Amino acid sequence: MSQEYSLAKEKIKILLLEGVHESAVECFYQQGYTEIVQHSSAMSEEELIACVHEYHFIGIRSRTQLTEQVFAHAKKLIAVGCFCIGTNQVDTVAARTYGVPVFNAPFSNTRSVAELVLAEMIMLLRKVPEKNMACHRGEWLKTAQGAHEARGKTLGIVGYGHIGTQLGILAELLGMQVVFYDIETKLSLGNARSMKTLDSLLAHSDVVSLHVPETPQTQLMIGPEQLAQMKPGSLLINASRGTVVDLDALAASLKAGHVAGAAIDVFPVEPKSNTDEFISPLRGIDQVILTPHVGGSTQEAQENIGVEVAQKLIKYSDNGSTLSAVNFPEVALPTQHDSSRLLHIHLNKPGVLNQINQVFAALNVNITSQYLQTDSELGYVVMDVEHGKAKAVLNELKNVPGTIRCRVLH
Ligand SMILES: NC(=O)c1ccc[n+]([C@@H]2O[C@H](COP(=O)([O-])OP(=O)(O)OC[C@H]3O[C@@H](n4cnc5c(N)ncnc54)[C@H](O)[C@@H]3O)[C@@H](O)[C@H]2O)c1
Ligand SMILES: O=C(O)CC[C@@H](O)C(=O)O
Repeated sequence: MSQEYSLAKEKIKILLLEGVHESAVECFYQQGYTEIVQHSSAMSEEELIACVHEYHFIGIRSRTQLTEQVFAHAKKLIAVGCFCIGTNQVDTVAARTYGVPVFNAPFSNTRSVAELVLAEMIMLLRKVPEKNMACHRGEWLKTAQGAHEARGKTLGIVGYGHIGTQLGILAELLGMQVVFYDIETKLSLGNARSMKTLDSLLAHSDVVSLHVPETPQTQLMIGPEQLAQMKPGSLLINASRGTVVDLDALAASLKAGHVAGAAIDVFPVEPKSNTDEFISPLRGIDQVILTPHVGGSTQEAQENIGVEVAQKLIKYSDNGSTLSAVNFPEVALPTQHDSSRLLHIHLNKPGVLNQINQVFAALNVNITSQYLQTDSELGYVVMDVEHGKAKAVLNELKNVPGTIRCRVLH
């Protein structure tokens, strides 16, 4: 259990890894947060364990693994910001148990991914990757053999969410037929048609593009059997997560000439920094476009993400708002005026709230506003009280059984 009095903003230490965009740093500065440490690459678990006790906020992208061990050493950590969409690199369950909300940017890079995939699809349909490689070797592959227009072809989108839907709209503008498969019922945009099964999508599509999150169900979702279901000469694009495709099976299918080409942006194991070697069974296969997980890496996306996630962290730090946290009960809070705000994170067990209220009754402190949100395991209650009363209440609240963490904001 940890108990904290609000710190002056200039004492709050923020660690930003993986080249989080300067727009985030500007947001923190504008709001009075000045203790910011920036690194251009990820940190290993050992490196984090050695330094994490110093920081109140951590900002990462997709390469930094925040494990249970890291959270166990993060005594001051208030919140985590994933400056990206995916949060699979964070043990979000462990974060909850330490009372740490995790925020991300669910939309800001989706257009960038959709545009890259669209461009790759056209390149693959025209067999540009192998022609490009041939030119680099001094060869001249001027032929229309196997090169096709996008117009009239069928694009199969697996995972019809923010990226999949935008891609579908862009593809229809090129005159493509769009089909999609999703585990949820989704509104079809444009003329897109929903397919009942993944197998039927694979059997119908000239190009298959994957846009699912990393979950136990999407692990190796495209393996030898699924590749065999794809039409001979069809194309596969994966800009979702590296664990979704069996790359050895894909390499075998490409070498056998069944799948004609692929564009892969994400890998089961990715280098930690730009100086580490990239290892993949797809290296050296001419008809494959390989990119280093840059689907969302545009200036526009990174700048927007920097602002979006920094603002979420600042809001949580300044007023306790957890709106859009991925692992925490969500509370949208107004700014407190002429009062102190107590934040109490606890196990959602019978009697805890009653005991919290008894603390106020025993100390004769009036709660001017109270906000509560719970899920099956966690409770988050925010209470505004008169200035000068918060410290005494905080000292008692920490003793309420089931308390994970409490904090006061002035
Ligand atoms: N390459 C990059 O740089 C990059 C950038 C952004 C996002 N991503 C990845 O792309 C993924 C998709 O992003 P998004 O913004 O479209 O997410 P989203 O949550 O909006 O959409 C994902 C869709 O997949 C569906 N889905 C989940 N499990 C499924 C399954 N087993 N079968 C079929 N459909 C399933 C969901 O119902 C949802 O509609 C992210 O989770 C992230 O991992 C990669
Ligand atoms: O920028 C990154 O490192 C990750 C991009 C992407 O995979 C995401 O999850 O948003």
